[in-house]
Amino acid sequence: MAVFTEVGREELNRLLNQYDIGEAQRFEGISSGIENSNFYLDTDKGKYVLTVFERLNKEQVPYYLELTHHLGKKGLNVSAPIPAKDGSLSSEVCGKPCCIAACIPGQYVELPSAKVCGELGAVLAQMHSAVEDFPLVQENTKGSKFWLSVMPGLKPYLPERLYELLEEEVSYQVDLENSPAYKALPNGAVHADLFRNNSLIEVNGKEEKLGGIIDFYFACNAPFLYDLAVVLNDWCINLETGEIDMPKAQALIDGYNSVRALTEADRELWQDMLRRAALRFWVSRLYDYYMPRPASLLKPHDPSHFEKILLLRRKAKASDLPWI
Ligand SMILES: Nc1ncnc2c1ncn2[C@@H]1O[C@H](COP(=O)(O)OP(=O)(O)O)[C@@H](O)[C@H]1O
Ligand SMILES: N[C@@H](CCOP(=O)(O)O)C(=O)O
Repeated sequence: MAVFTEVGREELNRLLNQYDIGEAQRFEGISSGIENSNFYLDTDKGKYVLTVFERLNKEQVPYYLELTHHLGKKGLNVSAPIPAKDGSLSSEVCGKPCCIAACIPGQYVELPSAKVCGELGAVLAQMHSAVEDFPLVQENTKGSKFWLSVMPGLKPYLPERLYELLEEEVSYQVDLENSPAYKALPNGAVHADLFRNNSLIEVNGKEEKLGGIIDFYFACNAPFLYDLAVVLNDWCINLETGEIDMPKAQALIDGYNSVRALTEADRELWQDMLRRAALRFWVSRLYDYYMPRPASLLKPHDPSHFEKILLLRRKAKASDLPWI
C-alpha cells in the first residue's frame, strides 16, 4: 500500500470546509499507486477520491489539474478536480498540495479484452484531439534528462551488459529526439502513463466497458505516438513474454484511427517509439527499485519486465508490428 501521508480527522475536516461536497462519512487509504497518497472519501453528497501530491509542488500541480479540467470540460471521463468554493482546482493538506476528484466507477482489469483496447484507442485519440487548444506546456519529467541524471546512480547495481544496453538505448533515443522527423510528429499534452491500472473498467458479467481514465501526473508534452506506444506496451502484450498481442494491438490502433488518423510520419517512427516507451518505464522502475522512497507500505514494480519488452522491441522487424 502506498500511503505516504497520513491525513488526520481534523486536517480532513479543515480541508472539506473549503469545498461544497458535504461531510466525511468514510475516509480510507487506497492501496494501489506508487506516486501519490490516495484516499476514498465518501460524504453525504457523493463519492470522491482525495489525492495528496508527494512529488509535485504547488507550482507544478496546475498543469495536471488544468489538463484534466480541460479534458473533463470536453466530455472525456477523466479524473478531473472538483473546484473548491473559491474556484481553485487544488488545495493543501498536511503541508502538501492536494485535490479532490469524483470517484469514477469501475475496476482494475488485469487482461482487458480486445474490445476494450479498441475503446481505449478511440478515447486516446479523443484526448489527443481535445488538447489542440490546451495552452499549458510541461516537459516529460521521465524523459531523457531524467534517464541521463539517474544513470550514474544505477551503474553500480547493474550487470555490465545491462548497463551497456541502457547506455546504448539512451544514446539512440537522445539522437532520435533531436531528429527533424521526431520533432515534426504531431504532439501536444499526453497522459504518458496510461497503463491498465490507470483506467477503470465497468464489468457486468462477461461484458467489459471502458469507464474513466485516472492518474495524469506524468502527463507532458510529447508526440501523440509516444502515448500510443506506452499504451500498447502495457495493454496489448502477453504479460509473461512481453510479445505483442496482435488482435489487441490492432484493435487499439483501429480504435485510434477511427477518431484521429495516424500518419505515414507516425508509421516511420513507430518501432522507435515502442522502444522509447519501454525504455522510459525500464529506467523509472530501476530507479524506484534501487533507490526507493520511504512509504508506509510500497510495492516496487518489476524492472525486468520492461527490460524484456525493450529487448523485444529493439529486435522486432517493422513488418512484425501492428499498423493500419
Ligand atoms: N478518480 C478516481 N476514481 C476512482 N478511483 C480512483 C480515482 N483516482 C484514483 N483512484 C484509485 O486510486 C488508485 C491509485 O491512484 P493513482 O492515481 O494510480 O495513484 P498513483 O499516482 O500514486 O500511482 C487507483 O488505482 C484507483 O483505484
Ligand atoms: N506505470 C508505471 C509506474 C507509475 O505508477 P502509477 O501507479 O502512477 O501508474 C509503471 O508501471 O512502472
